[in-house]
Amino acid sequence: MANSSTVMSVAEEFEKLEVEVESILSTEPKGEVSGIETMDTTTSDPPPVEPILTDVPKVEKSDPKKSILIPPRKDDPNRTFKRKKVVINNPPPPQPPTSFEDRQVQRRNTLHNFYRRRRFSQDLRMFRGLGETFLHLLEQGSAPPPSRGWKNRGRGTHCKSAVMVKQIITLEDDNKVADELRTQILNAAEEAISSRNVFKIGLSGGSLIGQLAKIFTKVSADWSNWKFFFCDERVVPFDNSDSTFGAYKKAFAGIPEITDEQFVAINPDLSAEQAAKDYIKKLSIYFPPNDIPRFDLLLLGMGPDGHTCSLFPGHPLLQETSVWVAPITDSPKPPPSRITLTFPVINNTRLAIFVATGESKAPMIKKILGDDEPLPAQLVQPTKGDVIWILDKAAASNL
Ligand SMILES: O=C(O)[C@H](O)[C@@H](O)[C@H](O)[C@H](O)COP(=O)(O)O
Repeated sequence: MANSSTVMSVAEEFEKLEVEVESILSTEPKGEVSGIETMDTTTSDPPPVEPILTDVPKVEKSDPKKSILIPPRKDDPNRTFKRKKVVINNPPPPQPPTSFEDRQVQRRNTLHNFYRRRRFSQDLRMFRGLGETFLHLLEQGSAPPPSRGWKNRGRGTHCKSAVMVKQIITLEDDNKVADELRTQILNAAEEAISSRNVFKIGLSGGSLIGQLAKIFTKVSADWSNWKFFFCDERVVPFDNSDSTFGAYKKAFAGIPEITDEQFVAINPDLSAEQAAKDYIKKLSIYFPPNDIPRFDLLLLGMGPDGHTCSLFPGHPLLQETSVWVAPITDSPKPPPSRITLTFPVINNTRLAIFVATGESKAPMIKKILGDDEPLPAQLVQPTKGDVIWILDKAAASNL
């Protein structure tokens, strides 16, 4: 363990080093040495040592007195110093970059230098902190309370950035959309199962059902850790063609490993109000009841009017925040009686993926992704998660 005088000298060293670096960083050499004319001025007695080259202050061309001392060469019998006149031709002021590429290069260099300097001075501060800590350890026998800097260096809890990432992926056709959707789903599943042993995924109805059937029948996965919920559901019997669960049961018939028990379905014999309350109870089995359910993935569709789940433009349900699941009995999209997740739950998901394909979606995609119109699908902005839009070229044609 170093003694206090050594550590003191270390801290002083850091002080000096930091001052020096700051001075260098703040005074970039104005001119660049662009031409050295040498003149042999051999003298016997060594003249006062001049500053080294990079410190040479700006010298006007007409002032030949300024020069630098060149130490004697080893093979020089007289071992004499030579003096070199250094002419700094101040380069012409840099011309503003003309082309876009030049501007880009200049911007990149400026940024590079900025970060290089900042990183260097940050590291210096950190080393200085180390010196002070050693001092503290020696004098007090204990480390100083963690300063803000220390805390930010990994001692504190690094919360994930609260900034939602929105990604728009446009693909050639339905097959490419299916490939991308499969990749995204399997990535989310792998992360969820490896971290939490279960993958909680919310399903929507509509064209998504056929897309998932196409994907899942070609995927070999350990489905036992997958739990399927519904982002919304029609309150009709499961054998009714409008039932989303009924449609998934048919679509997944070819995947025997996916069993009915893996689905958390509604009770279709209840009214919409009762079915919504009942679904909340069912969610409480899989999510802690005192917190908003946090899905690993919500697979969402977008209707031609910009609705998603069973949340329709201008409907009071858009403002519903007191329940996880709400009933709707006047759905503009038939059938009228449904239940739906509400925005507090939707926007608490780790990841939301929209799949929108076909020309009919293009005008609405433009409004939502191009113009940010506050339509239901645009309001899906996970507070601690991301949203990905997977589109085919037709749906993205107005962007
Ligand atoms: O009706 C449902 O059950 C939905 O969940 C609904 O929100 C659907 O996802 C959109 O209407 C898009 O449906 P399409 O993809 O079929 O256009």
